[in-house]
Amino acid sequence: MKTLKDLGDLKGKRVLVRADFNVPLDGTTITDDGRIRAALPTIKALRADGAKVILMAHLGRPKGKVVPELSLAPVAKRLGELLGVDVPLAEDTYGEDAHAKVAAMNDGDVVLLQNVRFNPEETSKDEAERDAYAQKIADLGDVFVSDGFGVVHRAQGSNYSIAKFLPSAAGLLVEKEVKALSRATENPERPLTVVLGGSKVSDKLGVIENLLGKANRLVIGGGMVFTFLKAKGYEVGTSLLEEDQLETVKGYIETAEKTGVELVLPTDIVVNAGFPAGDTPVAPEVVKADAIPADKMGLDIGPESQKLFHDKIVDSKTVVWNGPMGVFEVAAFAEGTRAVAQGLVDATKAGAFTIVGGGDSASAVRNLGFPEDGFSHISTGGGASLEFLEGKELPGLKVLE
Ligand SMILES: Nc1ncnc2c1ncn2[C@@H]1O[C@H](COP(=O)(O)OP(=O)(O)OP(=O)(O)O)[C@@H](O)[C@H]1O
Ligand SMILES: O=C(O)[C@H](O)COP(=O)(O)O
Repeated sequence: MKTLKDLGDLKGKRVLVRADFNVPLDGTTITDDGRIRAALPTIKALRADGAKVILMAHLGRPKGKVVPELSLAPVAKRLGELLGVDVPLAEDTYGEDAHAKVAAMNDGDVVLLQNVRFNPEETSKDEAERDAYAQKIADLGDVFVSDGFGVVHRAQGSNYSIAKFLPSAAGLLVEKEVKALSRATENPERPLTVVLGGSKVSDKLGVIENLLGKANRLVIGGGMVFTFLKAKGYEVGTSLLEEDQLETVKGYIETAEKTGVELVLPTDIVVNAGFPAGDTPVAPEVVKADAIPADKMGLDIGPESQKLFHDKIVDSKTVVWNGPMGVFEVAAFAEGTRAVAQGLVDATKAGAFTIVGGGDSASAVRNLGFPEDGFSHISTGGGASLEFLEGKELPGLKVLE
């Protein structure tokens, strides 16, 4: 994979950088700026080389329309605060204003182009249409740097097609992510423990399939665990359940037994009358995992399981974690996620290599007050880190070879 040093002297060059600034917003307030901070090393390195840094990014899924709530204005403001310089936001991606702002740049300046997904061609499935659009963006720059790890699993205009029209290389974040995630997929130090949670089995199936052949231990929590408990014949009440995945999951349980992969499921569950939204009362109670009342919903792993999961994680040399253990957004159901995060921190202290993957998991770690350096690596990729762990070829990386 080509990297920044392969691009030669960048002084005075117009460098188009694709970043992933797809940050969670509450109105115009950024609730987690982790992805913006993760892009700083590349931006600072390019500025130090005297390059003109022209940033491209998406925010949400505006489906090719200009959606004011998804303007990158809050990102430009936050980026300016973090860099200590003004970061002008172009009104468009490749139009008059983009050209005017780029033309006005001096060496070391930074400009952010407006949300690439305001353009329908960005996500077009028609390669010719996407290429014509990518060429228009490429006209703004001399070289392309791909640093949005969170979108490398997408073959879209600003992170994939553009590499056909300019000398291209990976930025420092993409380099760091590939190096860290490869440590978990290529000859990892063992025991390798994979912890999966979050809200949908189907999102994580590829990972389970691929890692079952690699992991020594698979620890399952979150909303997806109830499909596993049901597959074992337990009742799960009104908990999240993907009936159509039951047979697949039964297959995984058998494969794990046959291949000697330790499958760790919770033995107790925190239940509630319903999902904690609106006027649903939050009245948590702990029940055995094989005795969930028919009218209750499981929303976190229980205290016995928190200790079990923590101890299994600490007894590992490599740990990959994707997906919260419970509805961590509500304090009453955050303890499972906290216990797993603590397990990774303790494993890191004991010398293990630990990775937190997934947008929600990374936000949970930060929102629950864990220091980022308590983990070996916090990935900025959600789906992208999952697909990397699945062993899939990622289009945004392939174009950099
Ligand atoms: N038992 C549960 N019941 C319902 N929802 C749950 C449960 N446990 C966790 N969740 C929800 O799962 C969501 C996160 O699931 P998701 O799979 O998106 O996580 P993630 O893998 O970290 O995200 P991504 O990989 O997409 O960045 C959280 O919003 C959380 O509230
Ligand atoms: O949030 C993410 O996972 C990345 O920014 C990719 O976003 P997308 O799923 O809308 O392509």
